[in-house]
Amino acid sequence: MNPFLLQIKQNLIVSCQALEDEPLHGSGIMAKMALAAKAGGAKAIRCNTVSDSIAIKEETDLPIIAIIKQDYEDSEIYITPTLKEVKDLLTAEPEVIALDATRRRRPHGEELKDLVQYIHQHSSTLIMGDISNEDDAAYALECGVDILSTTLSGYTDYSPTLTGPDFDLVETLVNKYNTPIIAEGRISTPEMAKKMLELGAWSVVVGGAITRPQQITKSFSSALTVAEKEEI
Ligand SMILES: CC(=O)N[C@H](C=O)[C@@H](O)[C@H](O)[C@H](O)COP(=O)(O)O
Repeated sequence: MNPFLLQIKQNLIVSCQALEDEPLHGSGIMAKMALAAKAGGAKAIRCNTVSDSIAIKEETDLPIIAIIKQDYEDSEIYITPTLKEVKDLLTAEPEVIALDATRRRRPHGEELKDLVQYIHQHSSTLIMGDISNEDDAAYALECGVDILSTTLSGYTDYSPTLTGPDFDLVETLVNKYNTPIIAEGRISTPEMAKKMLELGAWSVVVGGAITRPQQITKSFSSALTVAEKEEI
């Protein structure tokens, strides 16, 4: 079996991302965040940008799933949208590149299958297709991705809006395909992560619930505000 897939099997992947408008933005900070995740038992790190990828690899020696979030005017797709981001990411030699694998139109009319082909021809990097529903998954596999992740469930206008993770999608995909299915998106408790593995997920990606302190703080402050209002 591929060594990366073996390493993450039934284990935790932590997403360490802080965009420019987030308080913890910066490759040095993300590298330390990833080191903390490693100390806590993470077996791989999902990260954004070439500089964060390089810093995290150096600091942790963990395998990485790299993306570049980039907006384009002519497309809704922002996770590794075009060949430009793919080529940039390959310079960091990530174990995996994740990209939006929905059927939506890519910038400049680029095609998912061409990006997949380019990565497979030029590297041994695996490809994680970020999908939002069952139909996206079928398309991503047709285009040749190696791994599926439920990253985009709730973030396309045709997938369900849920407050928690999309357990149903993980269960459906696990029962339908032999491809490793990664559970990702709004997994905010250890119990939810464990349930994903019980449903057959290959591994679980947790992001904000571990690495976005502003999001964690808000869950506490909101709970206190509600309690205060109930008392008055
Ligand atoms: C939808 C989207 O853009 N997701 C991004 C994908 O890389 C990240 O912002 C998420 O943090 C990551 O998917 C993990 O999810 P959560 O932070 O909910 O555990």
